[in-house]
Amino acid sequence: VDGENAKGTGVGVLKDKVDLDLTSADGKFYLQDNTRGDGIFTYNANNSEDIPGTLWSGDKKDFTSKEDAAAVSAHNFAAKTFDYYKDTFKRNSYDNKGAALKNSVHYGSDYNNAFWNGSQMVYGDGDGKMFIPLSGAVDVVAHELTHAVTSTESNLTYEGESGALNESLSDIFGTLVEFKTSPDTANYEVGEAVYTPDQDGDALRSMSDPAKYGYPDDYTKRYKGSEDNGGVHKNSSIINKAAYLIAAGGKFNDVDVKGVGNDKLGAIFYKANTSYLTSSSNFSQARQAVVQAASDLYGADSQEVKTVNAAFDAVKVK
Ligand SMILES: O=C(O)[C@H](CCc1ccccc1)CC1(C(=O)N[C@@H](Cc2c[nH]c3ccccc23)C(=O)O)CCCC1
Ligand SMILES: [Zn+2]
Repeated sequence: VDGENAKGTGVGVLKDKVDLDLTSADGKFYLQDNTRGDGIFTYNANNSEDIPGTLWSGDKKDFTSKEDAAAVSAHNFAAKTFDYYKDTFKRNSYDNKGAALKNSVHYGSDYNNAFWNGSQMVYGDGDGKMFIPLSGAVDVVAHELTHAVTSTESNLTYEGESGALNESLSDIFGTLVEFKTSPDTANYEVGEAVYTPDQDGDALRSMSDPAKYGYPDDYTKRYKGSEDNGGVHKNSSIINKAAYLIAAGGKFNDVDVKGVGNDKLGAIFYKANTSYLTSSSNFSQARQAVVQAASDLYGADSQEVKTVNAAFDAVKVK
């Protein structure tokens, strides 16, 4: 809408109190943030599958109802993810040209998932058992937006090993945005904040210990079937484990890895995604891309390069 920038507040899915950048027009307030790139727009899909839906509006600058929560979280975490990429890599939105970000919430009925559809982010409400509204987790929102970043960079094909790399990049940056945004509660699990509200301590995936949820944690255990586009959400865990070891360090499969921290993990994988990975990269080519990125950033004989090689050795990717 055409209006004035305004500041408001909201209550998110996890009852978190957040500030919101809004637009005021014709006496109403819209979830339209004009302060970031070409804008962040949050829509209501009204529990239909017609997206984007209607731009979210209210008659006050505070969005505090239960119905508002999913929209508040989507709007807030999209802004946080925008800020992460801008502040960390000087990247202006997912295309680095300020592309507008669009979120639709209340998609479908009891919809237990979320996705990037090539043009926008879409969030289900969950059925209240498997999920609560998925925009409530910053790692999920940043996961979806990272698919958009990847599509304008390496554009890794979403199947087989390239698809698993695509997935892993989204889990890695979803987790890194979580560490930046909520450092006190951040972890290397994926989707934990919105997954199974009746069970504590579980998640969709674990980067630190993929086997905790039955996912492969080294290349000899990779899934070779055809489900899930050839296991893109399963085999991503092999690269996730390597990424975890690069950041946090550890001994795995008798290999000692010296951690170099989250910021260097992000710098290395961002450079790999923007400079070396291509749409058809497989795991072995990803190792070369990540080693090259670390070498460019820190030197061929650096600890970072040693750490990357050790991490890929540990997960048995040559
Ligand atoms: O972005 C993605 O990779 C996932 C997109 C899945 C999707 C793809 C195409 C059309 C519709 C949905 C969504 C997420 C995901 O990892 N989904 C997994 C796990 C999952 C979520 N809900 C499920 C329901 C049933 C089975 C598996 C799932 C999947 O779809 O496999 C990412 C973070 C959290 C949700
Ligand atoms: Zn994904």
